Amino acid sequence: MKPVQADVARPLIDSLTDRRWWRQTGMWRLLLALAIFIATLYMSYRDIGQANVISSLRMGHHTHSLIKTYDEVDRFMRALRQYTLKDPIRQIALEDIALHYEILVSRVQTFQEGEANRELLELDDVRTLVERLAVTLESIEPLLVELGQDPYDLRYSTIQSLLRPIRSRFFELGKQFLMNSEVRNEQIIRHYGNDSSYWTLGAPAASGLLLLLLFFAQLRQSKRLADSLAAESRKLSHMAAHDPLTGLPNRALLKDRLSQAIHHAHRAQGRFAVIFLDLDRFKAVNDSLGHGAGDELLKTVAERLSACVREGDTVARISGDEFVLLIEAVGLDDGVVNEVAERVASELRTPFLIAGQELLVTGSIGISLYPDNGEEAELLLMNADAAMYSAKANGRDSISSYQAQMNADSVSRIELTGDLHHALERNQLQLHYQPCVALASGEIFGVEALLRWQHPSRGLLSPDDFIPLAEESGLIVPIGEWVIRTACAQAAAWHQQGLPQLKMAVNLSALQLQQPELAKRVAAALEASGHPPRLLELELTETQLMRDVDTAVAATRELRGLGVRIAIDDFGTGYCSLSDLQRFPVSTLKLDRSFVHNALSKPSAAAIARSAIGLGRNLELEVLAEGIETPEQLAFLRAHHCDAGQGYLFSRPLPAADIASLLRESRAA
Ligand SMILES: Nc1nc2c(ncn2[C@@H]2O[C@H](COP(=O)(O)O[C@H]3[C@@H](O)[C@H](n4cnc5c(=O)[nH]c(N)nc54)O[C@@H]3COP(=O)(O)O)[C@@H](O)[C@H]2O)c(=O)[nH]1
Repeated sequence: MKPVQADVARPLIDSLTDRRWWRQTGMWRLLLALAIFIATLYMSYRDIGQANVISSLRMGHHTHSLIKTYDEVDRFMRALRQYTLKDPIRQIALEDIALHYEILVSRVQTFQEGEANRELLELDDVRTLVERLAVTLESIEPLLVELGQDPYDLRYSTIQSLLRPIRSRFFELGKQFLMNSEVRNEQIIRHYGNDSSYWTLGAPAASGLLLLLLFFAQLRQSKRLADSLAAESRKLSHMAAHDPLTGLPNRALLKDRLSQAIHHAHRAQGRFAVIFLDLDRFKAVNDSLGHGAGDELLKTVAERLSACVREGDTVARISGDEFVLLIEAVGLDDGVVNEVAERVASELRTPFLIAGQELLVTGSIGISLYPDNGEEAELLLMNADAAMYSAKANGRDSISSYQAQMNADSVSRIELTGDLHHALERNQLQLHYQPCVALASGEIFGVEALLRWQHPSRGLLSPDDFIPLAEESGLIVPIGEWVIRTACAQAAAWHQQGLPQLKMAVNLSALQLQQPELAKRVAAALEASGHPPRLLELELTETQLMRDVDTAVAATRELRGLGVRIAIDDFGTGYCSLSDLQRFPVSTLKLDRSFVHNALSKPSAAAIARSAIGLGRNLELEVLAEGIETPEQLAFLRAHHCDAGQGYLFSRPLPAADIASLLRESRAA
């Protein structure tokens, strides 16, 4: 199974590859500093290289000057020797000697005066030697004039002996310079580097330091970024796996936990339970009190459910008002599971205080068990859901454990919806009518039209079996129109049969109220039948009216404009406030049968019944009590001056022909 967090990594990876990351992390600064550092290193390297070249050039020049001078002296001495040779080919003239002498003298002068040798002449040895050469040359000039060709000429040997040590010394110094060039090089580099050393060494050092600082700053920033990314990732993982409203695990995480539970139970050959809870009539809370109150209720339910389970169990919210509890316990038996489910149901029954109002909330609960009712997460959830549906069908506020039959019920629901599409055209729908009685006189003054479906194979179906399917599929709109037309036509037909004109009450669904054509269709039904509008009453529950108050106000006013009456059905079970009530053009309040049923046993029900009757009187509305079954209930209602009533005590809903007989009988009596 794919871990829940897997999908969450995507945005994280995206954020890392995002170009904004590049800018945010400041990586560009670090790279810029690194580039500067490398550039300064390179420039320094080049600088030092140039210094080396220049120094070696200077060094070469100094060595060259000394060796060159040695060379000149040597050449002059060799010229002297050639002058004394007997061989006519190799012998040179005295003028040549003079020329060599001049060259040597000018060489010495250049040495002494030239800029290039200024540095060299600062050395004592060199300066002394050059001066000595200059003096020696001056002293030998007169000897050269009278120099004879005899190699044994005293002047000749004097000149040679004067120049020989000087020549040797020049050679030694030249050699010494050459040998010490490395040492000298460094001295010269140091000297040369004086003007550029700050740059040569300082620049790379400064940029290196900057690089180091930026590197540590970068480290800190990267750590901070990594921390915030990790926190963000944790937040995203949590969001992906939890319901934002209640903070409970969501469907994805529940499935993950279910898979783990299956794994553990399989290894340990254990059991666990899936408890599916759907709040009853949650939509009514949302529609009447608004989504804020609905959210508040869901959060409080989540808290109460979490308090019902032990640590290690899971409570998840998987959609709107649906919660799932995953109960894992060693040696889990049916008793323990039922105990938890009962605890959940009783927690819900404790009134909720939401938006300043006390709300009575119940839930329908379905249970499936591993491995008894499935060995896969999806199947266990599906079966717990089917069990929950069965609990709802049993009248809500109940608990059902999964039975194999329940899935067949779901299939049956789907088939029934398919059949409903053909019910109208195949004339399978019919209306039964329940008399409405004036409580003071006992007179039948009207009837309520109640839909029935004569199903070809399932027999006569009551509206509770198919109205929810008709509402879910939208078929309630054409079916509802058929009901209005048929009811009006029936009322007119009874009148034509000589029976008194009756008020005809017809139930409307919320979806019909949203149809812009509703008033037009009602007017057409009235016109076609000839039934007077003042004797047609359209019933809507508080919940239906509160679902979209503005639309409901506009629609009911339009209907009232036709002269039609509007009744609030199941009055007392919704959350319609007095101010809301006054916005609708209401004619009748139909007190819900639960208050009639409990009026004699529960003071609170009796109080609500009395208040509704009082409210109707004050607002000049008719109050009709539903579901009167006993003479005691009738006596209670009469005692409190309730206008009208309906119920099995007077008559069950009957086919049209039976109503005609009943009316005739009551007239005759
Ligand atoms: N949108 C439409 N809704 C319709 C239409 N026809 C009916 N309905 C709604 O279906 C619900 C169930 O109706 P039904 O099974 O016909 O039950 C009605 C009565 O049989 C029942 N009743 C009457 N007297 C008593 C009684 O003394 N005891 C008792 N336990 N039940 C009794 O009450 C139902 C009528 O209730 P109400 O409408 O609130 O007056 C029901 O909600 C219908 O509204 C339709 O055409 N369209």
